[in-house]
Amino acid sequence: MSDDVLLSARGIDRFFGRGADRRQVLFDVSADVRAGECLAVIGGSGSGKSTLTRIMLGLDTADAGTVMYTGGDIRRESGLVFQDPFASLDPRWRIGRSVAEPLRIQRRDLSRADAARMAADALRTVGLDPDVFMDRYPMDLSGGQAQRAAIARAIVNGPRVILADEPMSAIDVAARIQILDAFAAIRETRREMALVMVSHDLGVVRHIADRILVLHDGRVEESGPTSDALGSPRSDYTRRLIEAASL
Ligand SMILES: Nc1ncnc2c1ncn2[C@@H]1O[C@H](COP(=O)(O)OP(=O)(O)OP(=O)(O)O)[C@@H](O)[C@H]1O
Repeated sequence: MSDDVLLSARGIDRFFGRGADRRQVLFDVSADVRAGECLAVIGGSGSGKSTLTRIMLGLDTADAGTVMYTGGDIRRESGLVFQDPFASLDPRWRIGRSVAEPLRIQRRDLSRADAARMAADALRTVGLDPDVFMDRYPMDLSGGQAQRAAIARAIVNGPRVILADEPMSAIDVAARIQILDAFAAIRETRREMALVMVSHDLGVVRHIADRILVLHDGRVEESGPTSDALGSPRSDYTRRLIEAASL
């Protein structure tokens, strides 16, 4: 692996189902994630984006190929952000407790006050005033605020990589800019942290990603710097995705 590569997948195959239903969903897929960069994984529905990124983050296993990570246990050193923010926030808990929860589990050395301070810092980073939001319940938050709280929870422990799987698709359009701003602020304050983002939204991808991996029916169709992949795509499939996005 080259020096700054944090996470590297090589030759990944993945099958689902058994017997006659057995189906291959990833075919010899390779991808690198470097420290501090945002890699966007794009492609049509069912192209294998979630499966690939879950395998890369140690949440699923490949049937062939290897994933190399330069740190320790990636599951302890990564944060996850999903489409539905309310799924990562316990409705019975105040936001401060949900955001601090990963610390309670993984950093037992921390005092309650230190954990609360770190949760407040994480909320501030994503643009939520801790004095206002720490004591609220998820039901008292808008979708955009809840997603930012979920992002705060994902970064509270200082992960080396974050996986955000369609983090904006359940958020109304007006609030999406706040999510983008939150990711931009995180990248500004935590420069070594890598972000892997699965997205349908090429506008978002153009804005945030340094590099792009295009999947089509489980195969890598194109990969490279965002400006190249979206500016002068090599593959017809990528060109069609871009055309469809600009309709
Ligand atoms: N646990 C599973 N069991 C069986 N099939 C699965 C499973 N998970 C995913 N698949 C199948 O694998 C293929 C790839 O799914 P995946 O969720 O990775 O695609 P995706 O590109 O993220 O799609 P979308 O954009 O719709 O979320 C799909 O055909 C899906 O139905």
